[in-house]
Amino acid sequence: MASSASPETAKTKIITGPGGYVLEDVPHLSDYIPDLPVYTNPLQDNPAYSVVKQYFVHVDDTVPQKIVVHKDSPRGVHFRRAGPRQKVYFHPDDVHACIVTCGGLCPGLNTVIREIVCGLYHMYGVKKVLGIDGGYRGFYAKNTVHLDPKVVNDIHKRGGTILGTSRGGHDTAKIVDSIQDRGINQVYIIGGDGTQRGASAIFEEVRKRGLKVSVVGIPKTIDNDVPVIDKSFGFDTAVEEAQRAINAAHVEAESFENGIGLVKLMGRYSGFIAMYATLASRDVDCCLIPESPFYLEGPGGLFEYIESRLKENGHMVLVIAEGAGQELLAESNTQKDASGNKLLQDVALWVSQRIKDHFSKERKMTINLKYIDPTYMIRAIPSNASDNVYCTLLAQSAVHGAMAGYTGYTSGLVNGRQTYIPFYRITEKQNQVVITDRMWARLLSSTNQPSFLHPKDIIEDKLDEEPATPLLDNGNCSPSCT
Ligand SMILES: Nc1ncnc2c1ncn2[C@@H]1O[C@H](COP(=O)(O)OP(=O)(O)O)[C@@H](O)[C@H]1O
Ligand SMILES: O=P(O)(O)OC[C@H]1O[C@](O)(COP(=O)(O)O)[C@@H](O)[C@@H]1O
Ligand SMILES: [Mg+2]
Repeated sequence: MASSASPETAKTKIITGPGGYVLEDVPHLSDYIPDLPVYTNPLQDNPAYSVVKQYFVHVDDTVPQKIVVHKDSPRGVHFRRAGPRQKVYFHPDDVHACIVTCGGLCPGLNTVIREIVCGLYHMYGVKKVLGIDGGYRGFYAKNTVHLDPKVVNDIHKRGGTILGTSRGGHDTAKIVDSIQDRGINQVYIIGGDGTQRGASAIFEEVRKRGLKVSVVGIPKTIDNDVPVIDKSFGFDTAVEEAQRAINAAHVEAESFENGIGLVKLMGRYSGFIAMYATLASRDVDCCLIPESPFYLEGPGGLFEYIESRLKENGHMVLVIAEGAGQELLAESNTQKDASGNKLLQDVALWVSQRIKDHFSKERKMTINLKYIDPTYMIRAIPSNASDNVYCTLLAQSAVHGAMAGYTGYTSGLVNGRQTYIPFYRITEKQNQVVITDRMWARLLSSTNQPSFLHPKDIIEDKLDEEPATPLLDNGNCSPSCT
């Protein structure tokens, strides 16, 4: 299995072409293992696929990262298009794959597991697939489970992950020892930014040891904070499920004098769920997210706005992403979870208390505030129909890439096309709502809430910073753009 290892770490693979074309390519097993045998893709003889004209992806197919361009714009960054290749670098009988899920839960995890297993089995005839129990530490501290299409047949109807998950426990050397000892040669790692960092470390170690092992990431984040990709699986499901909590908050608020319904939604550093749930609902009067600092008292503050809404409308609905306004809370919390993520304080509970105190003590007004926290209920449901299809495409793309010998990549949707993205692009930053983009402006105009910003701040922001996310205007819009 091992061959001579190249000493240096994997460098970025940049290929340039005319007109400012740049391909940020992904590593391939043949980059560091010479003379690998190549096989004909078994899909060629598969009755389901062989009728599809041009089923195989052309070796030169790439997908642009930026699709809004001007006449003279350079062609810009591209990613390798995902999909089946005519030639594969693994004989199906030799494949020993494993799947691991890490980090927090997200709707769709079981669908991704199911489709990796079924993709390997039905498309390539791969029979040996292991499930790693309980996240990264499962590689060296827990049991494994055998996976085949029968075992995973109806798991997509269940929330959570049948493999279990965990935070912390990433020990690169022990994980790669376990991969080597078990003779695993395809590793499918489903998880968020932390997980993809771990996957990148595993890939580097595998490469250093010269192992013929494809290391593949599938991005999972309910917060939609993984960059580059259009959106993450489970995000649509989460936004949809959040409507139920917002509806409940609205019903409660409407039914009482000066009723305030307050809903907390997930979003540690990125407020996408809160923003999209607000935009979808039309019942929300104010949405608070981590990217947009707010304040409670004085002109332009939250209390003033709440009072005006209650006077005007008799009730109001507030949505708060859990990472919003953390800087306002009295004791700063320095505690971290096992993965090193900052533990958050319950901002929604704190805001609820402050609202109650303000109106009863200072304004002598009777209000009826109902605080709803549906966060884990949202995260634990199975994925909806469109996320199920999305998970299937992601999983199949991951499988095709590994079979074709690619490694060190995350499978992801870019401008509506499945691509292979090098790990460093996924881990270098987090996707956040850009509050100077048009999507946030749409939200402000639909809720009519204060921006909590002075016009001076906004202008300076606009001059200083390019929007962190692309501005797409053609209906091909992602949750991260306007
Ligand atoms: N920088 C890192 N290097 C290696 N492993 C990491 C790193 N950050 C996180 N991990 C591992 O990835 C797994 C999941 O990370 P976590 O941050 O909890 O969730 P998520 O992947 O959803 O962001 C954990 O097992 C953690 O130990
Ligand atoms: O309570 P846990 O399991 O640590 O998870 C809670 C956190 O995980 C998150 O869902 C983020 O996880 P992902 O973006 O990786 O899915 C946060 O919104 C939330 O704070
Ligand atoms: Mg994370």
